Amino acid sequence: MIEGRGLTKIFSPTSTGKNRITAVDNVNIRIEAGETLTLVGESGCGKSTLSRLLLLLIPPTRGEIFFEGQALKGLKGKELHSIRKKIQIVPQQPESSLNPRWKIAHSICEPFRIHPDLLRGRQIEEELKRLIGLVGLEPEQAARYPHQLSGGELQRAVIARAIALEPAFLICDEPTSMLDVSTQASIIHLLKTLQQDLRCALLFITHDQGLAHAIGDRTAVMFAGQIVEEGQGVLDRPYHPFTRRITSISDSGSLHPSEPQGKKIPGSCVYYQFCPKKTEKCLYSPEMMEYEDRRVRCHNFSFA
Ligand SMILES: Nc1ncnc2c1ncn2[C@@H]1O[C@H](COP(=O)(O)OP(=O)(O)OP(=O)(O)O)[C@@H](O)[C@H]1O
Repeated sequence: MIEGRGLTKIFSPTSTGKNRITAVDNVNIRIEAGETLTLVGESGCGKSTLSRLLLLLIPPTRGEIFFEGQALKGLKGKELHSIRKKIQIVPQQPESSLNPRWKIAHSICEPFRIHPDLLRGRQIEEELKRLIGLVGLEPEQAARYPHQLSGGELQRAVIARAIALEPAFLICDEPTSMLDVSTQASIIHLLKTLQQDLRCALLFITHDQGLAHAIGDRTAVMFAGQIVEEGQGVLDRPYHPFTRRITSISDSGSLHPSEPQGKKIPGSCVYYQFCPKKTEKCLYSPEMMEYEDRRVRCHNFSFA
């Protein structure tokens, strides 16, 4: 459905090209229709940059994106516009993605104004009613401004807008982290129901390992721009030392330093400075290794 191969994004904040930041580093990612991939990782590891690449908002420095088997490199104009409408996002902070001067209904209908060839006049009104009902909002709530709704209601409005064009790929970037526990549960339930109806591929970014485990068919763990481990049951049976650290499964009692040890060595494994099990081999960045449904980027992991 959607696939990124060798995706790399390097930011050069200064015009001299100094202090370059490799936010996403040679990532391979694939999500099938109807499947949920959860993406976990510490703040700053590159999750949002990866999602912006997959949303086609920023171009990769290297690598390619394929959508429904089609390479997107070099696509422009109408072709790109028609693929963009099939890829939507539910962001972490709904209020920042809604125009405060627009009524909720106007925001929900925004995709129909961007893609005017799809529906007109009365059809849009009918579709608005349907979308409002689908996400569990009341019609009078849709007639209000964003500041007149709760966080959960705003998130429902943003979800309605995101599904208006029946996306084939939906990215949810920590969509419930600002909500209370019971609202979180109802929004997650809504997203999963809608995903089943639409049969869309879902990339769900979260810091919450319990949630990642509960809703993901597979989980990908990111560290320093790389996916270091991916597969089913990753958080239950972790193999990579970083995944073991975040799931608090110790490596034979060995401690991971919380601060990097020594200087970063160019070309080494991204986890080198933190890894209690590093060996000489780790001075060279490992390839992703595959075993059954698991992919692990580590020279020293064992399936024990
Ligand atoms: N436009 C940009 N210019 C320069 N550096 C950037 C830019 N966007 C992101 N970065 C850097 O890239 C790295 C990855 O950032 P990103 O926002 O993708 O991380 P994240 O995992 O989504 O973090 P969080 O969970 O806190 O949102 C960070 O070091 C960040 O400072």
